[in-house]
Amino acid sequence: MREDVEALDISDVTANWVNAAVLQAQIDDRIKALADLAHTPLFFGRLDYLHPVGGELADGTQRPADAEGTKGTKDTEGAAAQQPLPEAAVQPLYIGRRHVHDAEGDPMVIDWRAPVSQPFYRASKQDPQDVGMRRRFGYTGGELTAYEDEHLSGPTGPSSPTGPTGAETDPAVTEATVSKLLQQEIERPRVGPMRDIVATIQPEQDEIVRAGLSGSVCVQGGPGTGKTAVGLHRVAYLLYAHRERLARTGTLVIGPNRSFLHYIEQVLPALGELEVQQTTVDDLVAGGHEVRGEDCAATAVVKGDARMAEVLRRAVRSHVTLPTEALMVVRGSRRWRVPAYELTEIVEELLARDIRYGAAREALPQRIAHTVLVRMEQAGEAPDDRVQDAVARSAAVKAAVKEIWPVVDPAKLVLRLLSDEAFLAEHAEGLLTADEQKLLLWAKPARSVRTAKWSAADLVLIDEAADLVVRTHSLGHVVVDEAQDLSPMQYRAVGRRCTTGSATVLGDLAQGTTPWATRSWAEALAHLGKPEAAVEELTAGFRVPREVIAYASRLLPAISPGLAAVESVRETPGSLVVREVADPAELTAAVVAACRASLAHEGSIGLIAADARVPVLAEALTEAGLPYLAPGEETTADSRLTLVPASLAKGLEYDHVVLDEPAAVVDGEPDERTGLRRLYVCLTRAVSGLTALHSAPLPEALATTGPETS
Ligand SMILES: Nc1ncnc2c1ncn2[C@@H]1O[C@H](COP(=O)(O)OP(=O)(O)OP(=O)(O)O)[C@@H](O)[C@H]1O
Repeated sequence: MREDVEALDISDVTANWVNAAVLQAQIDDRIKALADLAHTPLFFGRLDYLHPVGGELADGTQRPADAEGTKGTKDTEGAAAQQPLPEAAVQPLYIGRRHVHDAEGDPMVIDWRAPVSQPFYRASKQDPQDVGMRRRFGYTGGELTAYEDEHLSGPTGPSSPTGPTGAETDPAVTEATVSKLLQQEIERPRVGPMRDIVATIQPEQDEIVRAGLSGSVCVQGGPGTGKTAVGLHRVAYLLYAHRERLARTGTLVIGPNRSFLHYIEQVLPALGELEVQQTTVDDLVAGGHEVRGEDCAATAVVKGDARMAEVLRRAVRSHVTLPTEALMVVRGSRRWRVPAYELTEIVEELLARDIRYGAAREALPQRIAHTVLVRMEQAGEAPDDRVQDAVARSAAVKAAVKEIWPVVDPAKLVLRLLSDEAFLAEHAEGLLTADEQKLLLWAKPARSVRTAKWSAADLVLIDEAADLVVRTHSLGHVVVDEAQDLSPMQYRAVGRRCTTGSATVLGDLAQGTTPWATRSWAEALAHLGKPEAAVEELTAGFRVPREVIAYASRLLPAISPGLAAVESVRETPGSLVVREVADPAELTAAVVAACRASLAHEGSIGLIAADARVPVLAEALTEAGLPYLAPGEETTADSRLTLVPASLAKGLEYDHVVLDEPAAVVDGEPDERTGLRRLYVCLTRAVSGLTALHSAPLPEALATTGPETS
């Protein structure tokens, strides 16, 4: 395929050099997209259908036009059943990251996102979806080293196509236990950024990945259930199924901070999707302002409260002044008078309509001009559109509009609300208490928008105000990860970016660590403007071994009562060590020793500690000659240890985690529940092993020794 593209001669088909350059650029992109990746095999699965599949579905180039609502399996089944071809024509289908065809153009590998690939992820013995056998291939560094077969249905019993390293899995066993290849894939040592999971997406994950574009989805899932992975694969799927629409409207992935984005940023490019924007909520609303100030928790809570939207709405609309004087327009020798009551009618009609402040302001001159025109016609004149335009642009009308409906600068408006006690009181009346208003007011009012010390929450307010003036542009699809930490006003800001599109909201209520953390998804979705979104739950845990997640889950009753514990799919005996260091003076040395011991294993090591402990540990690691990275810096084979402040651990993972002094992690937060939630996050970052070291007493739920501790 690459050679074909490289051999293209465009000299005869391009009319001019611009066309030639554009075409050549497209060809270069295509060649790049077809490059060999040493460690990325062309296929990872095989499906043996019982009946031939329709050609247009099977070639993997056909997009599922009706992908809306493909949460069932009917489409694929139907397609397969509709196209009965002779038995002899049944060919195994190979499933891979991209479509590959041979010299004749016949498909060799089917894109994992094609409808015909869906049974690779969903078919089971109970619901074989016309598949006789499913084969999963295992690779080590790009070399095919294993395969696993499942016989799902069909006339033949289990055959034994064993290769030198092939593993014929007993189908009965496969149904009940986790595939060995899945286990190996998860435990494959981590270096570098997050990887894709195309080869091993699980059925309940696939349902979310392939849910239709028109509906919004919210996923509640405990640590390591694959929310981030699912969200990213969903974007890749949607881009495949609705490429043209989304190319026009755009897609966006929102993550909690830049180090997290850096960790996930390679997943979509690895799936061939290079055009997806990735950002944080803070950057999304920055609008050219810089965050240079910080709010205390109480102030940030008020600023993030949805009632602020109404305060801002009132404040913006308060700029409209009902006219008290008549308007006089002079045209040639004649003067036309529009009385105040008629102007008032126009203004009230615009206020009553559901349009943005700015749009109404633009409409006002034409409305006034129209009234003048009617007057002219009544007087026997025959004015045309040009006259109306001229009146609308006349100095008198301009002056009136400036008076009645002045320009509102969103940042100046927020600046005034936060500085001018009377102005705030006027618009917060009945919405915010006097104490809440006091919390909003700056101790030292800013002089100008440029010099103001804006906080992150302030910029969200400015973004809301800006949307009241001019409608925010909506994208086709937005994925928001770690959503549980968003304030209502932040949900609104995200919702504005997908008013005409849809959203995928990913989060875990138990991991909410902001003072305004989400209490219920229904509430959050209402703020987002997608109250109809379906809430799905993921409960199977892939990252954290059973012992470790069971230990961490002891915190659940205190941090998120009613939430079910994650069921880990992996048993890793000995994965949890909780050790007391009796002498606090020796804790740091013990932690450094534990890091050194962990480095004896393959893969990434994360030393997670309360933010306040980070400087001491950094110094100790340096003294011990152990180089370390900061979160967001890429691990390599030579540099595998990352020192992670607890506040940045969310969403990240390491093969081995050393957790320093859990009590300090809890104490680092303003209240105990948030502290325990932060600790829950830190306890659930390990893929293969967690070593927790403490001198201070452990939180009560973790203190009693259970079967998990040693
Ligand atoms: N089906 C799967 N096959 C292989 N690996 C998987 C699968 N699902 C999830 N994983 C792996 O499990 C780990 C956790 O996934 P992910 O980070 O998406 O979870 P999460 O739910 O976002 O966790 P958190 O709540 O901690 O942010 C990742 O290494 C991911 O690649």
